[in-house]
This record gives sequence, C-alpha cells and structure tokens, in this order.
Amino acid sequence: MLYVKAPAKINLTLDVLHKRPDGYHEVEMIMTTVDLADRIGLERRTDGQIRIISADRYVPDDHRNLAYQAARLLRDTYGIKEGVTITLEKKIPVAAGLAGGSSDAAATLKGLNYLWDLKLTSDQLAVHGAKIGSDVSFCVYGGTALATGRGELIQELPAPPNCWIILAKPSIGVSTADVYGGLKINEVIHPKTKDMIRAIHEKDYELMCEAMGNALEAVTLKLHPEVSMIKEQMMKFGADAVLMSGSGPTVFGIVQHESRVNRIYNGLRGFCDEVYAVRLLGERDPLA
Ligand SMILES: C[C@](O)(CO)[C@H](O)COP(=O)(O)OP(=O)(O)OC[C@H]1O[C@@H](n2ccc(N)nc2=O)[C@H](O)[C@@H]1O
Ligand SMILES: Nc1ncnc2c1ncn2[C@@H]1O[C@H](COP(=O)(O)OP(=O)(O)OP(=O)(O)O)[C@@H](O)[C@H]1O
Repeated sequence: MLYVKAPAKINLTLDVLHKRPDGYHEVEMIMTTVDLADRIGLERRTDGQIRIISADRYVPDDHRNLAYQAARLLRDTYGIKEGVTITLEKKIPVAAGLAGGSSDAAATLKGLNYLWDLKLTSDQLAVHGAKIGSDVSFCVYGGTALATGRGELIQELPAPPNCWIILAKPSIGVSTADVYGGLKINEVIHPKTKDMIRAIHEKDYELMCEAMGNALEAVTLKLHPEVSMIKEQMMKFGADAVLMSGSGPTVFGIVQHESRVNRIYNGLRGFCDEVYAVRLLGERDPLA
C-alpha cells in the first residue's frame, strides 16, 4: 500500500474578475496549504478496476469521487491495464471550502504517477488535474501560489509569514456552484491581491492581516448568517484577522502568538463541531 498525504488549502485572497464564456469565472486568488490532511492509500489491482473505500458517508465511493476521476483519467490516458483500490482516510471537512476532494484527486495523481511509473512532471500532473477541477492544479503543487484563469494557472509564491490558523466549520455544506452562481460581478469588493503578494514576499504579518479578502464571502454570508457569527466570535476570542475560505462555510482566523491559539480554539468549540488549530505548510513539498 502506498500512502499519500492530501493537505487542505485556505484562500488568503479570492478575487472574481468576470464571468467567462465557458461558464466559469476568471479568478485571482492566493492559496496556501495547511497541515490538516486526508490520507490516501493506493493498492494495485490486477482486474483493471478502480475501487474507492471511504468510511465518510458524505463522500461518494463511485465515479463521482474526485480521487476516482483522477485514477480513471491516468488509466485511460496512458492505457494502464492495472486498476487500483483507493482508501480515503478523511480528516478534511467535506464541502467546506478547503478543497478536500480536490486535494484527494491531486494526491491520487501523484501517487499513481509513482505506482504506475508514469514519470510525469508536476506541471504535467497539474494539467491533468485541471480536467478534474479548478482547485486540483494548485493541490498538485501545494505550498503557496497565485492562481488565475479559473484557478488552474499557478504561479509559485514564497511561504507566508509564520502564524497559527484556527479553522471553524459550521455544520452546513456549501455548494461552490451555488455560491459562484449567486455572485453579482458589479458588486464585488475586490481584495488587495497585490498587497498580499507584497506581504508574503516581505514576510509582513500586519500587511497580510490587512490584505485578506474573499469576493465570495458576500454570497455565502447572505445564504448562511451563522458564518458571520463565527467570524465575529473568532475576532472576539483574539484572532488578528478572520476570513472565509473558498466558497465556505469554513472560517479561518490567523494569530501569531501560540498562547492565544487555545483560547480561540476553545471559544469556537462552543459554536462549531469541527474546529482545528493548524500550521501553514508554506513551501512546496520538495519531494512533490
Ligand atoms: C472556490 C474555490 O474553491 C476557491 O479555491 C474554487 O474557485 C472552486 O474550485 P473547485 O471546487 O475545484 O471548482 P470546480 O469543481 O472546478 O467547479 C465547481 C463549480 O464552481 C463554479 N466555478 C468554479 C471555479 C471558477 N473559477 N468559476 C466558477 O464559476 C462553476 O459553477 C463550477 O461548475
Ligand atoms: N474525495 C472527496 N472528498 C470529499 N468530497 C468529495 C470527494 N470526491 C467527491 N466529493 C464530493 O465533492 C463535494 C465537495 O467536496 P469538497 O470537500 O471537495 O468541497 P470543498 O472543500 O468546498 O472544495 P473546494 O474548496 O474545492 O470548493 C462533496 O459534497 C462530495 O460529495
């Protein structure tokens, strides 16, 4: 059995520029991976079948699973006769805005590249990833990056200033398509992407706090007012800055002093079942 980690991502900025002819939206977003991860187990099969094993009832165990789609894409593209059993140990909350499924797909691409000895580069895997979902290309590389296009064009960035991240996910699932569908482009408050890039290059934590912004928040907060309440509580318990990740509903707070982490974590546990205190992974995995 080959095991591969599938880390979650958060969006430090998420800007939506306009709607594209293909129905997607042109985005400009800065994403970074955190040390909350699913674990993917890959085992070769001689029958050519792709099988998913997952204990999480919210995760499909058939062709709808993004890890399944990743395996099928490589098997069919490269004429692989073998199959694979994919065991998903889910730790990332589902439909949370943390790219759980996208990261599982990216981990499956990387693991099968090794298992089936395909010798593909990260860039080639990222191109395949883009066919599975808009966040998968970023998840193939990991680390920190500026994503543009529909999210599949990746420009690597250095690690952001070091800090703790507290993630709080209310017990609701959010459909990414519904959130993008609910966006009024002419009302978008554009985040300060350039300031965030400067904050990352200069390791300027205060500027990073100021520059955080997510154009999709306005839609999700209207659909789910409890997300606003979690943002307020996160600030009240001492976070330096707070933002919703992706299309939500997960809210993340950032804090530099470890002493405050427990107070925020314990404070949010009163409101959310799924609360995590995690670190930024920052740089790309050199073995990726
Ligand atoms: C919200 C984010 O997670 C932020 O990282 C991503 O932009 C969405 O990434 P994702 O979940 O991988 O998105 P996909 O699975 O490719 O698309 C799901 C749906 O979201 C909408 N979508 C997604 C990405 C994008 N740039 N524009 C869109 O309008 C489309 O309706 C699409 O059918
Ligand atoms: N491996 C997977 N893990 C979790 N969900 C999956 C997976 N494969 C397919 N799905 C489906 O995808 C939906 C979205 O799940 P996911 O956890 O990827 O959302 P997300 O974190 O909001 O993703 P993103 O941030 O990319 O929008 C789930 O409701 C689930 O039905």
